Amino acid sequence: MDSETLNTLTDGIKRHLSVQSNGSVSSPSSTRHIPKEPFIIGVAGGTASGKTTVCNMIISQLHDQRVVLVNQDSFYHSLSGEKLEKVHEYNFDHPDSFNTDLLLSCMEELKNGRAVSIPNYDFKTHKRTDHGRQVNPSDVIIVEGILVLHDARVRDLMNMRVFVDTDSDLRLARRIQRDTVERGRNIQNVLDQYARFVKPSFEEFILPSKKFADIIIPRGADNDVAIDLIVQHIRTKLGQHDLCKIYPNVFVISSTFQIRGMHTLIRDVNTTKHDFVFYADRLIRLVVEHGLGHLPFTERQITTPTGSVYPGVVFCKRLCGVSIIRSGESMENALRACCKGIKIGKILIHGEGNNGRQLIYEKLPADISSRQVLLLDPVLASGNSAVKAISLLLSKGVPECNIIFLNLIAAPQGIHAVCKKFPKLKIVTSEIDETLDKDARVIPGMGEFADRYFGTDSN
Ligand SMILES: Nc1nc2c(ncn2[C@@H]2O[C@H](COP(=O)(O)OP(=O)(O)OP(=O)(O)O)[C@@H](O)[C@H]2O)c(=O)[nH]1
Ligand SMILES: O=P(O)(O)OC[C@H]1O[C@H](OP(=O)(O)OP(=O)(O)O)[C@H](O)[C@@H]1O
Ligand SMILES: O=c1cc[nH]c(=O)[nH]1
Repeated sequence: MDSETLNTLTDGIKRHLSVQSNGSVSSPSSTRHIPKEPFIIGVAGGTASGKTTVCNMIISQLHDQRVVLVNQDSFYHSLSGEKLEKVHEYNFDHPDSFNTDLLLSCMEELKNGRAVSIPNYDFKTHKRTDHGRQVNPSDVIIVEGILVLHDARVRDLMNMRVFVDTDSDLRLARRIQRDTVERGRNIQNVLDQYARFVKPSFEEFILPSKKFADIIIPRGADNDVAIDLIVQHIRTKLGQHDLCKIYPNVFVISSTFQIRGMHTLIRDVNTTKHDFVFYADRLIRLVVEHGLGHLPFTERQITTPTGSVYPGVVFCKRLCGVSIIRSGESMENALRACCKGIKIGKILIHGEGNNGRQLIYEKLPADISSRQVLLLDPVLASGNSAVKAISLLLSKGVPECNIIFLNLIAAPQGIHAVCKKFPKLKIVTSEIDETLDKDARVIPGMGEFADRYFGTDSN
């Protein structure tokens, strides 16, 4: 191996090894993921079609910080000299009025994971202001503007192209309202500009770019259904790995064909109870072993029979399990098999779908507050049961950072619910699924886990 390859490998290994605050070392390399390129969405449409509102709805539904918005307006050329003096003669709706090269270079930087400064454009002075807006790289970049689908170079950057298609009378009415109120213009100028430049350029450049759109949204921001579909599609595309990026405490065990094969069996509606139990047990054992890997440990050197020194570690001592009845009980054997004599408490929670959850029964080790807790439940759906169980553990004095939630299949909704409320605990799961259905069942999921595992289903 040459030294360059060795250095690259060593750097890679270092990046994936993190030193924890207690001085111990953990290696989450098998559960973390290398950042991917961002998902770029272009949103075009005529003036005042509601592009900004559509983008804001997408951003809020995608849960904020991972999404950045880049407005094409920020890239207008600054006007000076004769152009500024004769501003009423200037066509702001022509592709040449934008500095598209600058837009492209900013997009390229963001795409490569580097922060950029995006200019600010003042619609009153027709100039870019000195100080730009710092935009950090993100998982989703939305680039919005009248002509973002016009230039092939900008279009080619996009993973999804959206055209907001709003009736032109409505757009004109909004434009008059906006330009007179927000941009300090008089109505006659607005109408003149519209007739002379805005409408002809819409017909020449903007409307023809509609054919490049993957999705056309009639009625703009009033079209909740279209926006929901867009958000759903982005979520699917972002997939599970991105959830690990938003929530650094979510760990998905690294997938192998063995693991995919076991998932295929337990998810198959035709799998017999016997096979379901066999393969669910195998997967559970893997999740438990991975989960234990997140416990703190201390270093200990030992001597081997060859007289050599082995720099080892000692397992964490004060542990306990807590299973959520019934499904969680299926994970107890694997935990006992790995941790001899471990104490296991139980919690029974009642409630269905997205309605609330009620604590029915709990029996936990008396000294649980001084233990590391492995919470067991193979299914994380809406997250309601997990939130209830974790809240109980916290009320018993268990520090949030001492809880590791072990799980087979998690829905993104459950991960959001748990991680937003409890950012310090860890979730270890074997797969993250697409979504939930209206009955809060995980999709594609594996059906009712406990019924299949304990044989209480109708088959
Ligand atoms: N008069 C004037 N018009 C400008 C100037 N800069 C941009 N425009 C106009 O601003 C429009 C671009 O912004 P819009 O797409 O309408 O704005 P938006 O807020 O993104 O629109 P929606 O979000 O779709 O409602 C173009 O139609 C230009 O005519 C300027 O300096 N002076
Ligand atoms: O994230 P949630 O939407 O709360 O759903 C997940 C819960 O649902 C399942 O239990 P269920 O209530 O079906 O009980 P069971 O284990 O007795 O089948 C599962 O084991 C979780 O405890
Ligand atoms: O899909 C689901 C959701 C909750 N509980 C299950 O067992 N399966």
